[in-house]
Amino acid sequence: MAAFEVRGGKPLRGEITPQGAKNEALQILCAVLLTPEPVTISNIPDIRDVNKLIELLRDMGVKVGKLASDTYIFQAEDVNLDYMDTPEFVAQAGALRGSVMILGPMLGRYGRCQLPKPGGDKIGRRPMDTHFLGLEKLGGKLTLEGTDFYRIKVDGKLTGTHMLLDEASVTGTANILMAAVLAEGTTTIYNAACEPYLQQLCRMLVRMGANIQGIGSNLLTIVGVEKLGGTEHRMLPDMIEIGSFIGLAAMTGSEITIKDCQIPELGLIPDTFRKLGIQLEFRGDDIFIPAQAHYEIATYLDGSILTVSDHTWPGFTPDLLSIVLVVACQAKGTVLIHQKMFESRLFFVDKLIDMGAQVILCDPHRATVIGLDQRTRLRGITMTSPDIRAGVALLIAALSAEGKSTIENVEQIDRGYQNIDTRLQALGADIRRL
Ligand SMILES: CC(=O)N[C@H]1[C@@H](OP(=O)(O)OP(=O)(O)OC[C@H]2O[C@@H](n3ccc(=O)[nH]c3=O)[C@H](O)[C@@H]2O)O[C@H](CO)[C@@H](O)[C@@H]1O
Ligand SMILES: C=C(OP(=O)(O)O)C(=O)O
Repeated sequence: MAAFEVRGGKPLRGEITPQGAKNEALQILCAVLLTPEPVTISNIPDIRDVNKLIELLRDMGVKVGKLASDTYIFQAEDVNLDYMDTPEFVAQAGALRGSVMILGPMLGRYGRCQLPKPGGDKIGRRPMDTHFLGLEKLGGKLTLEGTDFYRIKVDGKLTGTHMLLDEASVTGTANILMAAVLAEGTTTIYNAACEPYLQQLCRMLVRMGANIQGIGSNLLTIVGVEKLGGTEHRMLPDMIEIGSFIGLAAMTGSEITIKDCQIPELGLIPDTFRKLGIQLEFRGDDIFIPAQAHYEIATYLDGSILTVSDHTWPGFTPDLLSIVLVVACQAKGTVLIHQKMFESRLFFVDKLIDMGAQVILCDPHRATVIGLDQRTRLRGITMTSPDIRAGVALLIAALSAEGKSTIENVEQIDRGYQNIDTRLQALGADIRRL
């Protein structure tokens, strides 16, 4: 297991460009299974989860060509359905969350798919029910092997219908959408997730010949088509990386410019960091964060303590709450962090407490942070990264702390952050991969 050794307390300075978005990439890559024609995708991040998904597609028979460091061409002309019966497939698909999104395209185009319980962060229950309820409504017949292996197939073609999702699941909506584009007739998906990555997927599918109305809303109307064609697609910058860099700048008192952010796509992210007292300036499409010795958490108008909580899009993304929490540790003031979606994502605060942060874990979903206002610095310690975002939160804490920290299990961070150690070194960080 790899580790980072970090000597903290050095202010950083410079420019950093966000990678292409991990969670968009996982959807878009699965969509190449919908057509026998070539699909070119650019701004693909070079990260573990994405590379594993590309490998899985290749092993399923998709032709994969690398055109540039971040650009690939895919052609799913000859997909080997029997590969899904191999132990290699089970191991690969079970190693990441994104593999779940082969279900919709495979069911839509080939009439069957099977999958082990997908991997991804261990951050609480991650039910798959919404995916299967939707696919079953389109005519898919699900068989379960135990609770960890799913098979779904359809006799003949999928048939469009109206459905009201029980949850606005992100990967669930992507799956049902990718099945519905090739179904017979009209599908309406109400309570659909609508985050920018899903909008990107919809736009890509439209370019491939799909008929989708309501893009960006929670009501998608899809009129199925016979077949889809090839296209070109460019990934958005990763908004979770952008948020992580804003947090990094604030916590380490650094002046950082984040380049090419596609600011209109960031939703509530900039304003949520502003509520912590962090100054952000939009310079064209860049975000400039000045060095700030102190930042003060806002209260509500009546003076009561602020809550920052997650919500489905266009609410604040759950993937940035761990970053908000760590940044609050050095703010002036108090904030309640309420992680509504996942019940095991806040346990990493134990490590922050060991470093000297003032945090009370109220219950698995809520933590109160009483900021230190830079009166005392956090202390470097040895810790393990439990999940991707907690890992980066701990890395930010370590870069702000006094002394040496060691962060183990950085494979978790590598799942979603491209060459994070070398990119931070370029900003002046003292970080070494062991
Ligand atoms: C590969 C990928 O894209 N992963 C993202 C995707 O995961 P993923 O698609 O797996 O997450 P879902 O949107 O399905 O659900 C996330 C969690 O929130 C709960 N839930 C969801 C919707 C809702 O209206 N109410 C509710 O309580 C679910 O039960 C689940 O526990 O979306 C999550 C929520 O933005 C992100 O954290 C993950 O990074
Ligand atoms: C939870 C996340 O990823 P995954 O769904 O791949 O586990 C994340 O990106 O924060």
